[in-house]
Amino acid sequence: MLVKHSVISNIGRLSSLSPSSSVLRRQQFLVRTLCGSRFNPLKLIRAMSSTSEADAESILRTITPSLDPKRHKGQAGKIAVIGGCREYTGAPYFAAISALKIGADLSHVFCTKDAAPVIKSYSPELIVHPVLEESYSISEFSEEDKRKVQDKVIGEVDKWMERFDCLVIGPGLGRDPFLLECVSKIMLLAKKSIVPFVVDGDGLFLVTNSVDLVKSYPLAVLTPNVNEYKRLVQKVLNCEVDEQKAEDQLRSLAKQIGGVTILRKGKSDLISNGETVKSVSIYGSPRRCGGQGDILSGSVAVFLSWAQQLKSGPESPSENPAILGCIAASGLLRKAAALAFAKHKRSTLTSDIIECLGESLEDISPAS
Ligand SMILES: NC(=O)C1=CN([C@@H]2O[C@H](COP(=O)(O)OP(=O)(O)OC[C@H]3O[C@@H](n4cnc5c(N)ncnc54)[C@H](OP(=O)(O)O)[C@@H]3O)[C@@H](O)[C@H]2O)[C@@H](O)CC1
Ligand SMILES: Nc1ncnc2c1ncn2[C@@H]1O[C@H](COP(=O)(O)OP(=O)(O)OP(=O)(O)O)[C@@H](O)[C@H]1O
Ligand SMILES: [Mg+2]
Repeated sequence: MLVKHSVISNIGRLSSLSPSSSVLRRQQFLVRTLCGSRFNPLKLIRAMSSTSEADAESILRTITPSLDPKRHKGQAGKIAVIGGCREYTGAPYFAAISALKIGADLSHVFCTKDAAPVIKSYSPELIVHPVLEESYSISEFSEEDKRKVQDKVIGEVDKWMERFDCLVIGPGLGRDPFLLECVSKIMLLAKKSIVPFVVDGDGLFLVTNSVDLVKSYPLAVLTPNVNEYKRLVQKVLNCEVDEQKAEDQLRSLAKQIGGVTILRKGKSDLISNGETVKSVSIYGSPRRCGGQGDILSGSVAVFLSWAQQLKSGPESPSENPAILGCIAASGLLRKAAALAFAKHKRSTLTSDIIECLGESLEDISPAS
């Protein structure tokens, strides 16, 4: 309750600064997420009710916006991925390009200077900011100069923050301590601007070691894989993963982190915000090539933004947009993986699944 008060008073403080329309939209959304809403469209209730298996296709149809010629560039979503370092350039690319392939208008990547030209070379569609620094590039710097570098990094991201509908923090980020310290400050900035964020990959390593970074922020979504989930459970619940009580344990974990939304990836994806638990078990693919989690994190960002837009409109769904975003993303990824596998069998790669995202969404929610 205390936290809700502090978030709401933070909203009040931000309102007095004449915020932009996107910030206002997020404020309305946050208030509704915390306080509930009045309007419940029947179809969404049906899709969410009774059994714990969610009707992902129905949710996808409900939250995917129509292609209205009156809408301008940006209205279908502006996503930013914070990730990409010397070792990993594929992961941030997969997350960012998936967001575009689903239908977002703009996709940014904030990565290290070394990773930027590589990621740019994968695709001219992405807006790539070479702003993050790792320890090795500043090893000779004094403490004061290191602080200046950190301030510069934060400033570069802050310039853009209010424009983003959602961040994806962590794909291919690496675990460099200096870089992770900057990223924790970026999370604080996002919370101040009430921008939702999805935490994945090495972002989860950071959050597991500093749970307060996301605790009680209702716009945080965590997307752990098997290992990442195990580490979170051990740290937060102080016990081991118990498959016999998978749903209860996930609910407890989300509750313990103050009602953040957690998408636990696996044979079935399990989703909870500490209250409800939903599963998505649509048949996907038997291929377990790396990068599928990155598609998922980019997709959650887009669908969460769309569910959030719906939330601030007249047909506001009763369900939390973060939960809807997770269900939609999981369902679409699984459909796309099944389609890609039908075409490519053993040689199915993450890029093949990305190529099937559009066709899979079209099957469920035709563009016209
Ligand atoms: N192309 C790129 O740039 C990509 C970059 N990526 C980026 O890499 C970073 C680290 O992320 P991560 O996922 O590799 O680290 P983590 O979760 O610690 O797994 C490491 C090891 O755990 C094991 N393991 C995995 N699943 C298991 C299971 N079900 N059950 C049991 N064991 C299991 C398995 O170990 P092994 O079998 O080799 O012993 C696996 O190799 C992060 O930034 C991420 O975004 C990726 O997104 C991929 C594409
Ligand atoms: N055993 C499984 N059977 C079927 N689908 C699975 C299985 N494990 C994961 N998936 C699907 O693959 C998606 C990605 O999950 P995965 O566990 O591979 O993430 P990840 O390890 O973070 O991937 P990445 O390699 O991108 O880091 C999940 O959303 C889920 O739908
Ligand atoms: Mg991953």
